[in-house]
Order: sequence, then structure tokens, then C-alpha cells
Amino acid sequence: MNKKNANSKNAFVTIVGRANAGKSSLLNALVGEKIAAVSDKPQTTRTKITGVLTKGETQFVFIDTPGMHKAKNKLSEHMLNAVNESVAGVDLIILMADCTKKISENERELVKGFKTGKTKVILVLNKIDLLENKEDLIAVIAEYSKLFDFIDIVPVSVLEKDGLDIIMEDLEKNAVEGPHYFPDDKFTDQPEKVIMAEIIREKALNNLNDEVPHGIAVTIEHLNERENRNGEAILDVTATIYCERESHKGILIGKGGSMLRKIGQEARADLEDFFQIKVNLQCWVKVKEGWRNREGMIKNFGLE
Ligand SMILES: Nc1nc2c(ncn2[C@@H]2O[C@H](COP(=O)(O)OP(=O)(O)OP(=O)(O)O)[C@@H](O)[C@H]2O)c(=O)[nH]1
Repeated sequence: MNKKNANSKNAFVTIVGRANAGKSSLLNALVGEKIAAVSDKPQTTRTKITGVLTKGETQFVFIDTPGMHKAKNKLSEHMLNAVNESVAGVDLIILMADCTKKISENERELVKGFKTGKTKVILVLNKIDLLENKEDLIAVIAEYSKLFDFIDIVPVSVLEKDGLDIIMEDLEKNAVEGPHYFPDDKFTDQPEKVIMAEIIREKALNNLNDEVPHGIAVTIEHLNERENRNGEAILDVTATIYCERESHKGILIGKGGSMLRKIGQEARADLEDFFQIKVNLQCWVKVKEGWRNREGMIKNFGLE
């Protein structure tokens, strides 16, 4: 934890919305170069990329929703679960919509999920640059307003950087008093660990069903690059997968270690692909009850 003074504030913000609405673009635009440096790797969009932006006394932590892409086909339940997971513990949700498109079933489902929680939701209507007639926006806003009591509806063009200042004002207004969890000048001091943990978590989520995935966090305990006997570079990675119950631990490990092996093999393949280096991955499973609070999120970023 970095900083706490009398005025220090933070806001945890999840960005959700249909595929192609412009979520990644928004994240990049708001966070700026810091995240772009991380996301120029080929598969970044597959992992949950989080951006951190510190402006004055306030630190904003952005969480992209995992599972939304996969949900394109399998939709509703899967997507809602993914969203509910990422929405838990955040202060604000940005629902990113494409103002040139009709409200989709997925969006309706998403909004239903908001109603059960208390988190404030800002609706961002993106791609206004594509509207030939700006007055069409009025009807779009009216339609969305029927769905939910958004704290604000902000028409923007991320492409043209139009309206982004209004989003920032809304976020600032709704930030809460508290410390800065990340160094002020960086996206994170350990971007590789963040990405690694997310790749492993993604594999665990894909392989497990129902209740277990919601209680999973991954931390990278150890990283070491060395040369093997043939002079090839190899990266040793030790990861811990945290779950909430003993019974979940059993499921995660699987019969004779089969599940953990499968998760490990799939994660290793992706890690090698992503980092372009041979990887030796060791995964451990630990039970940590009730990690699912902010501390859990921070752990998941590899910052303890
Ligand atoms: N015209 C226009 N295009 C935009 C705008 N914002 C984003 N786009 C484009 O929309 C496409 C999708 O943008 P992304 O940021 O990848 O959208 P996403 O919601 O993260 O998409 P998924 O990763 O599929 O969920 C890209 O081609 C962007 O260039 C905008 O304000 N105007």
C-alpha cells in the first residue's frame, strides 16, 4: 500500500459491456501510455487487464471484465457470473454501450445483475462520432434510461477523445476516501506477474465449474530466468492458486493432481506463447477463506 494522507482517495472501477463497444479503447484512453506498454503484447485482450491511474490525490483502479469475450457465444449466465465476480467490491461500474446499436439481450441481462447490487453505474454511450444525426442520441438515452437508474449517462467518442473528461469527473466525484494501493507513477510495478496470474486464473476458470471459480485468486510467488543445459532461456514460475474452502482445494487439485496438472499445462502453453520463452510452471493450491475483498484483488495483482 502506497499512500494515505488526509485527502487521499481511491475508486475501483469495473468496465463492462458488449463485445466491441470500446471497453479496451476506453481503458487505454483513460489510463494512457502506462497500460499501452503492457497491452502491445499479442494476447493481452484475452486476459483481464487492469489499469491504474493516479490523478492528484485520487487513484483509480480499472478492472476489465474477464469472460465477456467468451460470453459472446455462450452468453447470459456465464457472462453474468463473470460480471458479478468482477463487480463485487468495486465502487463504480462503467457500462460501455455502442450508441449506434440497439440494446442487446446481453445488455439487458447485465443490467438485471446491477439491480441486485448497490454499486453505482455510469452508462457510457460510445461511438457518437458515427452518428450522422446527433439527435438520435436522445432516443438512445431514453431507451437506456428505462433499464436502470444510472448515476450518469455520458455520450462519448473514445476514438476522438470526446467526452472522456466527463467520465473522469464522474469517477472523481464518486471516489472514496482511502489509500493508494499502487505506486502513483506506474500501472503496476510488476506487469508480468499480473499477466501471468491472469493467464493461470483464466485456465482455472475455464476448467472448473460453478462455485469454485468465484473464489479463486492467483499470485505469482517466484520468478527466475535462467539458462538450461542447452543454453536455452527458461523462466521458472511459481504460482499459488488461492481458493476459499478445503473442498474447493480438492476440486482444484483433482484426482491424483489431474486438474491442477491440466490447468498448469494449459497455462504454461499460453505463458510460453505470450512471453516467448520456455516456462517451467509450478502451481500450488492454498485455502484462504474470505479473500474476496479488496485485499484479494490486490493479491491478485501481485502486490502484497
Ligand atoms: N468509430 C469509433 N470506433 C471506436 C470507438 N471506440 C472504439 N472503437 C472501435 O471499436 C472497436 C472495438 O474496440 P475495443 O476497444 O476493442 O472494444 P472492446 O469493447 O474492448 O471489445 P472486446 O474486447 O471485443 O470486448 C475497435 O475497432 C475500436 O477502434 C469510437 O469512439 N468510435
